[in-house]
Amino acid sequence: MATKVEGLLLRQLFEGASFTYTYILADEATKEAVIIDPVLETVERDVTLIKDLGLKVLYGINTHCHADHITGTGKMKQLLPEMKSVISGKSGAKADQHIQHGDVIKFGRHKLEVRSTPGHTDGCVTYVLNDGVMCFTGDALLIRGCGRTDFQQGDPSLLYDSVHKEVFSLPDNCIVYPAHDYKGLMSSTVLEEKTLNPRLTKSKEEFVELMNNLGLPYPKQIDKALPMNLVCGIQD
Ligand SMILES: N[C@@H](CCC(=O)N[C@@H](CSS)C(=O)NCC(=O)O)C(=O)O
Ligand SMILES: [Fe+2]
Repeated sequence: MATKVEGLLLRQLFEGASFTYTYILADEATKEAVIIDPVLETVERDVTLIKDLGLKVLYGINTHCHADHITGTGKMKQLLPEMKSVISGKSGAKADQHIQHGDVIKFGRHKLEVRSTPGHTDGCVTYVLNDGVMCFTGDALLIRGCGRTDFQQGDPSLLYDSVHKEVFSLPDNCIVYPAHDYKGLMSSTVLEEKTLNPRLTKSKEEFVELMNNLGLPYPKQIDKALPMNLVCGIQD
């Protein structure tokens, strides 16, 4: 979706093994930047791009403690020493900075508001840019889907409430950028998901029943990724 926000540089990057989207957001004037959900395997690619564009990354931000891949924030801190890693306090994971609902992360003239959206995991948050222009929903809301709720304190009833209260209350034209898409769909809007999401347009009772019976295979990397992500992707 090619929506241009004045003074904002936005790059959506893809990691093919885990189907993860990483986002770089920067103030075009000051070059202050953040990176959301970098993946260990693509850190060098992302750092090269950051350097090519002359960006100063202030924060390496995770939407949650990922189960399917190792976060790139730990390795990225070694390559970009001025960058601070960020994750919610409720995630239980180590980081330089723990954020919670209502916090605001600033870079140049832009800001990301933190909204707590638990249910896929306890510590999931959604980051909302500039009062609702776009949102980065992690695995809470996926395009025409949502994060699974069968591990990591998953709770379908809580996820349903989180998405309805904290994401569907955003403007209809707010662009939704998820942490993953398994079909190559890159973005959506709040209106599309409010009206077309096959899971979240159901009643809460139907949603809970559906989520409790998805029967998905466990992520291949989960046993390695979770302990690593609890220490920001780096072994102490
Ligand atoms: N096959 C993948 C894992 C796929 C998966 O479980 N994705 C998660 C998000 S990553 S925690 C999910 O919530 N999926 C929801 C869905 O409906 O698919 C692997 O082995 O890594
Ligand atoms: Fe996840």
